Amino acid sequence: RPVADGDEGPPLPPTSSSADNGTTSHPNGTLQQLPHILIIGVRKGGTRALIEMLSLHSSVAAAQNERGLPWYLSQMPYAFPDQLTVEKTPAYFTSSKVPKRIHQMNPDIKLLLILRDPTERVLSDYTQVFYNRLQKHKRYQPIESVLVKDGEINLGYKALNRSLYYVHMQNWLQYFPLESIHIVDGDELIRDPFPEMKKVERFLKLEPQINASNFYFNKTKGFYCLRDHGRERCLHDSKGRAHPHVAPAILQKLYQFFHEPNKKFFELVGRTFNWK
Ligand SMILES: Nc1ncnc2c1ncn2[C@@H]1O[C@H](COP(=O)(O)OS(=O)(=O)O)[C@@H](OP(=O)(O)O)[C@H]1O
Repeated sequence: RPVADGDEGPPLPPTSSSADNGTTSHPNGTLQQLPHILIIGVRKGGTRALIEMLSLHSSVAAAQNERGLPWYLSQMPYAFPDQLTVEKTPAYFTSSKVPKRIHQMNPDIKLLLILRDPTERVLSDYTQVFYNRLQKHKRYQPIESVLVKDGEINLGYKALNRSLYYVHMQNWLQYFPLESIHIVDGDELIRDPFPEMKKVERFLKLEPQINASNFYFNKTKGFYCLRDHGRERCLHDSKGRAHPHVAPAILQKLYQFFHEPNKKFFELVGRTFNWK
């Protein structure tokens, strides 16, 4: 069953890679290897854009399908021995059990985390669920009735929790040092992907290969698209959807709601972001 981005639950990586060396080989000299790099989220942060842009690099082999554990290794792409394998699972970041499991699999793994303005992420999350429901001909509540309960921000709305970045980051920092986690600014990746991708390249110690000419702004799509060996492609229509209108007073409440959690996150990672 094909699964749309962002709909998968959090599959867990295997408990241990000690039984073998974590590779399966193919006659053409390529291997299926456990990932060297993981994009752990956040859901709706821009994980698809990130993995597609990273795939522009010849030293990176990206897993196309992020589901399917426990046959985790079989999901990995065949990669040349000198290639780095990257996988993305947006739900990892907010799942409390995952950091330990990934650490058991590979304590030296490089983690990429792409975040965007927490309020914007909530609207994107709502939009994703809205379209899923629409497809299944199910009803869905208007955004404002999900966001607000008795005149206050509805703390029971799960999407809010996923935007409390410091809560989830604390779990990861129990297992991985900050140096193992590179945070990609998802708002910047939308605005101007090239500088963000250069930073990713540097973090991964890849030889500089990704170029400004790999990106062009597509006015119809309203987003940057990719140019790879002369071939141009944009992300799927489900990426870059319009978000619902929310009354300014409610939006303001949401921004306020995230103010303290954002501050805690900035302190945790020693860096600030331009979130409202
Ligand atoms: N270049 C480019 N083209 C299209 N879309 C882009 C791009 N860069 C980042 N984005 C943003 O990526 C958002 C989707 O995030 P994810 O891929 O992480 O979603 S998912 O969790 O895997 O479903 C998606 O969210 P929405 O705008 O809400 O659709 C986009 O804003």
